[in-house]
Amino acid sequence: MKQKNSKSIHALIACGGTGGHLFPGIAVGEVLASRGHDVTLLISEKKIDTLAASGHPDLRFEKMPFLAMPKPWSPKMFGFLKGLWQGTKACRKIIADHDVDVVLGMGGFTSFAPLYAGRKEGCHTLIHESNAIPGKANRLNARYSDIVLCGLDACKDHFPKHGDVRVVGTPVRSSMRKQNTDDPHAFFKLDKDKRTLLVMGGSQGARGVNRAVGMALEQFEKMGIQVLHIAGPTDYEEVRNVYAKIPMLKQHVAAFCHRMDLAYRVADLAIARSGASSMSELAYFGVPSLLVPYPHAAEDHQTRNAEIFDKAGAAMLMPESDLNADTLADAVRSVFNDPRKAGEMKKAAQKLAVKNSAEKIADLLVKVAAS
Ligand SMILES: CC(=O)N[C@H]1[C@@H](OP(=O)(O)OP(=O)(O)OC[C@H]2O[C@@H](n3ccc(=O)[nH]c3=O)[C@H](O)[C@@H]2O)O[C@H](CO)[C@@H](O)[C@@H]1O
Repeated sequence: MKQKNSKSIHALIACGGTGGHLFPGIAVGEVLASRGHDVTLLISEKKIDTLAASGHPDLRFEKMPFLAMPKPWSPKMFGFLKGLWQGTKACRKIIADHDVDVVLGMGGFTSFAPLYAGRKEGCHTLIHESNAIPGKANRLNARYSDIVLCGLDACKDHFPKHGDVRVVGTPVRSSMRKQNTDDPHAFFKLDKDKRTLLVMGGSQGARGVNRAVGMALEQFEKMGIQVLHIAGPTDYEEVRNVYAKIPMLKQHVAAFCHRMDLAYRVADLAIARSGASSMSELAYFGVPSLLVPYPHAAEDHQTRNAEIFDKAGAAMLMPESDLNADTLADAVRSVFNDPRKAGEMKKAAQKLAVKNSAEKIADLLVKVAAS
């Protein structure tokens, strides 16, 4: 194992493939870089990775092909194994070039090669799992990790054979946590006197949520509320056209939002998927939510995530199969027409926040690198 004498560490954070891995990885990278440590963020060639990286020009990113595990006997398995082998070779070079001491994998098979290469090169290795139950990739990645970090308490029992499992929360980017005087209503050109419903479908948008919200717009207009809708790049045009049919409804539709801090600050209620990073941010900003789990998520982990917020009173859980104009409008009305309920949900959300998760992880990386 590498031993460190100087105070500055070199960390490799593998966080490619999806916003739920990228943004918490970036959050840890921001803290380490601000303290003068050397950080390389390993991302994939997917569009969302490039988009996420473009918001952080001050950080160093390296790209590797995205890897998803095919079915066991699929002919694609050969390409997958070849990708792992090539990825491991490329990671060993990155580790040697930047004299990396510690590798942190944020999840997915894209983290496997960096962790494996890290082990081979004598680095300390850690993974972070943000969901209530780990995916297949992180169950495997855990075998090559000295420490397993979990975002949620519910997750820790899913690594029974691992000797060092710690609950640290899921990091929120410090760029989002920074105090600023920017006016969120002015930023989104929304009305200060109206209450705001935020609609978001994770890092790439959610078709099921976009379409159901589209059907409820007339009822939202009658409630006198306004909507900030982050539709995702694929559905953006379709969603804009639906809003154009309800011209009296005050709205702002975006394909992607680089100022999620302002989106959460303007929101009185959010309709969202229950991806782990979205939820940690909803908690951080104390936004009551209606969570609609992605029905095809591996092992239904989004439902398990949402159940935690639902049980704590921070959110209402609504399966996508129950979504229609009336159920959606009723749920939204139940919060907007009841300030006490809204206040209680807000408080419950804030209670679930782990405010210094990025700092905790950064401290731990520095500590293990020095050990
Ligand atoms: C379909 C699926 O399997 N999704 C998974 C994926 O979700 P996904 O990639 O959608 O990630 P999350 O919902 O966890 O987080 C979305 C992130 O994107 C950011 N954001 C989003 C929209 C935008 O316009 N701008 C922006 O910055 C949010 O602020 C947040 O940081 O990874 C998560 C973490 O493993 C899992 O919990 C989710 O189940």
